[in-house]
Order: sequence, then C-alpha cells, then structure tokens
Amino acid sequence: MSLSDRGSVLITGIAELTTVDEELGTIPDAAVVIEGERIAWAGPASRAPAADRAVDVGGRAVLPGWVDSHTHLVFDGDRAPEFAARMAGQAYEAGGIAVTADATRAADDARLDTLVAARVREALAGGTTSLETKTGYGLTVRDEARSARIAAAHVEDVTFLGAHLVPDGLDPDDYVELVCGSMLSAVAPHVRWADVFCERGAFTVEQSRRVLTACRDAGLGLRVHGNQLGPGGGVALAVELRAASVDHVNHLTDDDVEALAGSATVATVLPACDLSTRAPLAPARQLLDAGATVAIASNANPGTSWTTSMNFCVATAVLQMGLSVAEAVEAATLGGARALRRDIGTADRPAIGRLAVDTRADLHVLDAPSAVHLAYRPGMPLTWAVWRRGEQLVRPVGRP
Ligand SMILES: N=CN[C@@H](CCC(=O)O)C(=O)O
Ligand SMILES: [Zn+2]
Repeated sequence: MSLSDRGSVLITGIAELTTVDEELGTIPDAAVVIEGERIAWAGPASRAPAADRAVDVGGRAVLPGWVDSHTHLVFDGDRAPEFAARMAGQAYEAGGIAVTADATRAADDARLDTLVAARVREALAGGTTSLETKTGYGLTVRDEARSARIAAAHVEDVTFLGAHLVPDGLDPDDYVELVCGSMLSAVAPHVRWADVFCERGAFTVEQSRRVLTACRDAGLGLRVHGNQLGPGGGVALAVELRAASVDHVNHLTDDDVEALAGSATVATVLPACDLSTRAPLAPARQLLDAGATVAIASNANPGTSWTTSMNFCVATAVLQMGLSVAEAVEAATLGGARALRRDIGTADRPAIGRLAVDTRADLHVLDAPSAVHLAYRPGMPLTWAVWRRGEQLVRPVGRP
C-alpha cells in the first residue's frame, strides 16, 4: 500500500502539542491530521477536520521526532575498557579511534549493515526520526567507501569523515592528500556532507581547511568537529567556510561565541559526550543568549558517547546546561534540522524538525502529559509511539 493509499489519519487525545513552529507554538488539547508523509492540519482539537480514520493517544504529549544531526553509527567493536579507564581518571584521547577502526575493518559488509540497521532502529524507538551518520572508522579508501555505502542504505544524511585520525604509520600530509583525492572520489556518490576532526592529536587547522575545501569543491556540504578537547581554530574555520555546523564546542573564547552568533553555522552541543568524557559542558546557555543557533545531538559512537538516546541528551541539556525544556526540545528538533539544512522544505522533500502544514509527519508521542516530563522524569522510558513519514513505526507495548 502506498502512502497516499493509506488515507488521512486524525490523531486525537493530544494533551499538549509542541509544534516548535513559530506561528503554531504549543497547543493544549490538540489534534493533528496526517496525509501521506506530510502533516495536513494541526491545531486545537475543537477545530479538527474529519479524516479517514482516527487514532487516540490518550491524553499524551506530542512533539516532532528528534533530529539527531551528529552520530557515528558505522563501526564494530567495543571500548568499554577504555571508558572504564576514563572513569578511573584517564583523559580521553583521539587515539582510541584506531581501536574501533581495526574492529570495523575486520567486519564484513553484512555484519556492518546489520549493526547500523539495529542502531537506527534503536534510535527510532527512542523518538529519533531523522539521523545524520558519519564514516570515519574505515580510514582506507576501501573501508571509507563501504562505510559510506552501508550508511546510505539506512540514513538520509551521510557524512564523509575520512579526516577522523591519521592511521598509524602514515605521514599526516600524505594522508590528507589521500583523503582529498581517491578517498573523496570513492565516497562522494554516497554522501551529502564532509566533516573533519580539527583538534590536537587529529588534524590541524591548515590540514582541516585543505580537506574541507576539497570536499566543498566536490559538492559536499561542510561540518566540523571543533573545540572539543581544548581551545583552537575549529570554530573560526567552520564560520569562515560557512559550514552548516560546528560540533562539540566545549572550549570557546568570547570571539568564538560572537563569531557563531553572527553566522549561519549552527553550534551543535553533545551533552552525552560531555558527560562520558567528563569534559566541561559546552556553553549552550551562553551560545543561546548570544544569539547563536544551537542544536543538540547524541554523537552516538563507541568512544565518547555510546548512546542514541536523544531523550537523555535533552534531559541533560536542561538539568546540566541550563536550557529550559522548550529551548532543549527546539535544539533537538528544529536545531538539528537547521544543522542539516533540512528546516526548509521543497516540493519533493518536506521540511523536518517542526510540526505544521506540509512538514514531514514525524511525530514523537510521550507517555506523559507534557514535554516537561523529559527532564522532570530523567532516565524513564518516555517514548510511547513514533510516526515517521506518516507511518506509525513504534507502538506502545501491548498494542497492535
Ligand atoms: N571527536 C571525534 N570523534 C568522536 C569520537 C570518536 C572516538 O573516540 O571513537 C566524537 O565525536 O567524539
Ligand atoms: Zn563526532
């Protein structure tokens, strides 16, 4: 059955509808109509139009599905021992990436495909309806290309992160040339974005600029891992190159904050990563106050943030970073959509990250009467149902 054959669906029993849409705002006692993969109507239940069938969510809160704009899902292996050592006092170092690269290269395509599919399903079960994911644990032409191809089978936004770590035994500048040459050509058909880990122990600002400009010239959009482990030039480079997003942003100068506030580059904070590396939390409050656009993402990866739970990230942003619930929900939905340049729709691709007429019908129903419960009841399994592209893919336990 095609989406348009399914007819319209009226969702009722919405105690609180958080649309994240400037005009619609938050609507108590609301309803939504879905037609195909888009929202056809949203507003007060008392004014809801008729539809072909109705689903009652029983007095629960509804918000847009999470847009997780930063993950690394294509990997094999486990780094629990490294994590335990960190919790016992060791500092995080970029070198751990090589451990995952070894395990990833050893996995065959079918295994990697199964692992990525399971991680995407897990994220969906937690309310995530849009995902970006990166290569970066292959670090050879063959392994980066197959990572990109496998990711593209499961995720809309795939990012080339060949510049994640210089593999052991290679000259850094030679590796940068490989990334900008045959590696880029091999991944390009499968990816929309390019990223670089601009950090001590990974790539310098000059090497990062070389990679990013080569990828931009090949038609890719740009993202940057910047200012994670210490102050540095990652943020300034991202703003200079008009990258869509610079992510981590733990160590910012006032100039960095000002540059982000005056730019089109989204500052993406990764609260679960900050906890898991015991890093100073990214200054999300300061960034918002300065006028920057902030996104919240999971950074799901085996080294620094092994969780796909955006509910957890949102709760942490509220409880630890000083955001209000409304600010955190916006950063994890519309903020993520902006970081992926998917906040504005086209005729064939509806906008994501907010709920309004014609946006994509990606709905996250909480087992709670309001979105405040995301932080008020941290750690609880609050995702009750999920619609993605107008289709209900996650159902409450025990219901058909
Ligand atoms: N910082 C760079 N890359 C990942 C960590 C990768 C790893 O340690 O495996 C991150 O975003 O935190
Ligand atoms: Zn990352």
